[in-house]
Amino acid sequence: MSVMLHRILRPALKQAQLLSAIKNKQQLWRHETLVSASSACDATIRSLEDCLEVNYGGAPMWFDYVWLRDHCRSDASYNSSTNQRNLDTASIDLSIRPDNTTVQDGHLVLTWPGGHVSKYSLSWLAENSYEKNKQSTIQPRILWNSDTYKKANIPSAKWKSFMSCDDEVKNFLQNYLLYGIAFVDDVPATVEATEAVTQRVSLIRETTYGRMWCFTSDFSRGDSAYSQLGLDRHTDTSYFQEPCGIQVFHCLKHEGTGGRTLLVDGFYAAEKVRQQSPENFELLAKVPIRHEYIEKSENHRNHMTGIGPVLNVYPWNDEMYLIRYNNYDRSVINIVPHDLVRRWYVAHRELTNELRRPENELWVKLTPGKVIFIDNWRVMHGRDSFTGLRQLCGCYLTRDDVLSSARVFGLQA
Ligand SMILES: C[N+](C)(C)CCCC[C@H](N)C(=O)O
Ligand SMILES: O=C(O)CCC(=O)C(=O)O
Ligand SMILES: [Fe+2]
Repeated sequence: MSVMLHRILRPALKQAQLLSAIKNKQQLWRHETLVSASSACDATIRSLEDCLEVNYGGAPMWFDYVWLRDHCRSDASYNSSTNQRNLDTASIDLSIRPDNTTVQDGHLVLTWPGGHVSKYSLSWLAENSYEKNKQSTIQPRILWNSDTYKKANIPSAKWKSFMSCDDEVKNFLQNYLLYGIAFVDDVPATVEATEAVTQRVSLIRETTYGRMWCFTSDFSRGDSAYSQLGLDRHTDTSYFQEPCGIQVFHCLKHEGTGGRTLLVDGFYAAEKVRQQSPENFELLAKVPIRHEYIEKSENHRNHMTGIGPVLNVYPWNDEMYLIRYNNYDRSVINIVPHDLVRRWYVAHRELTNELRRPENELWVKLTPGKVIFIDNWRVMHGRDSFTGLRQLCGCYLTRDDVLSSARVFGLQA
């Protein structure tokens, strides 16, 4: 392993060591004094040197004492009407330990030096334990290839009910979260109606391309999207430090041939790489890559750059949450040492091969009335070359607000 690769991978190795240290703790502590033990509501509590061990629901969990004090839900520490912390965390003695520990009526009750009492329901603790969360996914997803997506037979939402019925929006969002794409049909073929549909879901993210944009092959901007060329699968705005979360397309008009839309589930392909070659997956998740958009025309001047790995993974549970893949907009590789570069190209090739498998390609012809929402952090899009007048409108949405809408509906995101 090269020195640099080592340096890049070291944090991950450290984390792995940390994890096994955490696992071993249970054994280390077996010989320690049982400071206090109580059992009620099938919970057993042990006060250990630096944390509290709670056995509840079959598996042990460990809670650091400072964490417990910081997460006190009493009125003095926490405002439960605004869901905000009142407590000044910096005022906690970092070697704090409770004087008394008991379990009453499904709650852990701690009395701290000075007399402050904290109460936590055991189910809340279980829900918020590291042990539970390292095994949970933040956003459940169904990864797909063309066949499995088609077989799932996901219904499109319909304009009329979408505009009037919250349940229709909720179902739509559930499909969107699971598959990374979702459709609304029967939408009037206008920019205004497209805007109205997107506003049922979220806020529009204004970018250099505008708020609602409407584009055709007129080279009005310095980008190949504004041509009749075919475009290979890619994610958009990879040159933003935070790429746009959602892309909305509505084809208002096409008098000509070609111009079908290509969709590929990037996470499906990346998971294949993870299974086949974990070391290549790791490279794609660690090596920083720059994307860039430089535009210098009469009416537009832009110089955007965004730096980040191709794959972004949550460190505690290895769940993927963002893929940046745009070979057109990928910039010069100059922040990667030479002995890593070739390996990165090998890893990139493996991902590309997976993304290009014909069985992973879902082709749809967007027609007036059909609005598509694409998770631009997961699903790639592209298009056939085309002839004739083809007019597409759409916008980008702010990811935070789409996910917020979903959570307000009670969906997991
Ligand atoms: C969608 N709209 C036509 C407005 C912009 C297209 C941006 C294309 C750019 N190469 C990218 O991938 O980000
Ligand atoms: O023209 C299309 O279908 C899509 C072009 C594209 O990739 C984009 O606008 O982001
Ligand atoms: Fe695009």
